[in-house]
Amino acid sequence: MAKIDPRFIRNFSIIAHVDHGKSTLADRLLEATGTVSSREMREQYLDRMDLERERGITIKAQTVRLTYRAEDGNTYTLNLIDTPGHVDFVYEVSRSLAACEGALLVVDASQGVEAQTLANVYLALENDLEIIPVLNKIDLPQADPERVKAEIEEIIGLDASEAILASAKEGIGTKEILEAIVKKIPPPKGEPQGPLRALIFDSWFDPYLGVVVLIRVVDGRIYKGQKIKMMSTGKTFEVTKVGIFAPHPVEVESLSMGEVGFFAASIKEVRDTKIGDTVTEVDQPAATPLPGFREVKPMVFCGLFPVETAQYEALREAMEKLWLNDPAFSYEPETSEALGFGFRCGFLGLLHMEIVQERLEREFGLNLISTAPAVRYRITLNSGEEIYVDNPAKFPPRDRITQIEEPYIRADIYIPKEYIGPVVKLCEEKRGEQKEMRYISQGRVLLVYELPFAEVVLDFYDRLKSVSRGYASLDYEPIGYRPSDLVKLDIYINKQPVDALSAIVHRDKAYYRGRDLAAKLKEVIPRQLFEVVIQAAIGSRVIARERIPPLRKNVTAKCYGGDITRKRKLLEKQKEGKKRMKQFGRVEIPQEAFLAVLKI
Ligand SMILES: Nc1nc2c(ncn2[C@@H]2O[C@H](COP(=O)(O)OP(=O)(O)OP(=O)(O)O)[C@@H](O)[C@H]2O)c(=O)[nH]1
Repeated sequence: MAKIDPRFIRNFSIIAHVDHGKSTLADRLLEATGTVSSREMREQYLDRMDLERERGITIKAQTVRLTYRAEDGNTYTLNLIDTPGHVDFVYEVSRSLAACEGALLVVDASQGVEAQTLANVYLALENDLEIIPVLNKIDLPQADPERVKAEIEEIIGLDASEAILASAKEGIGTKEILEAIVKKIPPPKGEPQGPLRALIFDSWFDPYLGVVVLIRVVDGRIYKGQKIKMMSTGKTFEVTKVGIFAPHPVEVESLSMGEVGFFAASIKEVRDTKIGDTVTEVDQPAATPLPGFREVKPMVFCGLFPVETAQYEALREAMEKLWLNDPAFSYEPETSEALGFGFRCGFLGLLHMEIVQERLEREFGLNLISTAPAVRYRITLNSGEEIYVDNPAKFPPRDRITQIEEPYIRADIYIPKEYIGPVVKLCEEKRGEQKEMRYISQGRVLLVYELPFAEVVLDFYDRLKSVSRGYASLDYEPIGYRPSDLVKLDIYINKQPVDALSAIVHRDKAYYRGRDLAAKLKEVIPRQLFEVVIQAAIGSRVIARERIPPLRKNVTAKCYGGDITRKRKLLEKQKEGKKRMKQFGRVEIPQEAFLAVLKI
């Protein structure tokens, strides 16, 4: 393949809120440039994983090379770099954008600018990208391009007078978009002769190639046989394959300054290819890495336990496999008196947590219980030592603690103005502090809150959606630690602490939460032959108490006669249930009880 003149390369991505039409537009661009024929066109080519397809969201970035003959007579190489579409993956998005010179900002002309759009636009602006506004879905009768243009100018401060009117569904505006990419987005700049510097913006495991790494070559050249080094770890590898996606993988001789593509280098673990890291050459290493690299750290934690103890080993193996291939995921063994042997796991956010759990259950056939999601607290001990604790069961005793701090986030919330009341109330309930309330065109409002992340992790998003009838959009970013009046809430059943139910809560909420937990437990624990006392306590102070009176009668004695198969079925069901009972002290707590309680 002939070497590509960087003047004719354009690297871009598409920024859009969920459902505004990113995938559909990408499909049109692929079609219009003949990258895939209409027949070959799988709907929404870019979403790779099954999970993504099912949930209709993009998790992993994907990239594809398009070849476009422009009106100026030149043939351009356009690299479309897809970005993940969820707030859990902000860092991944920022690195994908760092690989581009421009972005299409796709806004649904019948909806308007949403929180997620805005967050990604800011990331793009931070990366100095040229932004081309595209108003999509103009085929819809309720499309209002003038209002949305005004919104883009007002909220984002971007000139939208030349915004392209498009319908990805009907293929309107596709040509204009391709021309704008060529004319407005600058070609890549870099040192073609310099030592190799390539930015890693995604990687995944391929059973044939080992780890496949997506890169943007910033300086120099990468080729087969070259010895390369990861600048963050110093690990070295030999490149075995270099290629591009068009959209199927095609091997090329090398990738030069400005190009986007992939390489493989017999790398066994995705962990060795950190997103945002710089790849350089062993023989002629670059002096400094590319800016912006950061180690991804888990933000949300929970315990994962096998429902059947026999599955512990299988779970351990599954975790190990996932860990190798998901650098953002962390795990360590944990023993709970209530739930037995399991793992304390860390995730980027709630969606990431759900995805990992789903994969463990689906791909590895495991049946799991998870404890309530929690955040990582910073604790200053009396000795002056600072420790981080993400497991309530591991909290040091109160009298050893000088200060507890919890992570905070800044949340941007977009809502139609009729929902201000309930949303403000929700934010206050969640200990939020209002920073800004701004009216935007057409009766929409931007609310900016600073909130404790622990509250957001619990059920904020679901509640926000429900109080706004699905109209709210949310985006957030971490803003560091702040001191809080937090206490550890313990649950005792017949004087035995139930570690899996311990929680760190704000003092003002401890009472309500303790009361709710105790009441819920009373509901779900079956009556026993003896009295069961449930207590919620802060330290040694009991703040809520419930009692389950003992059983007097043998209820099964009443069962006689009837169809034998039905009876057997019942017995089978009972056996199944028994197996899942967690013996606790002398009290049997069914698994369902844990699940029910963990849900509040
Ligand atoms: N009427 C109309 N519908 C469109 C248009 N473009 C996309 N859609 C529809 O809008 C929905 C969302 O489109 P997608 O392309 O999946 O949106 P997306 O932004 O990729 O969504 P995520 O992958 O979830 O981020 C689909 O049902 C599309 O068929 C358009 O121009 N007009």
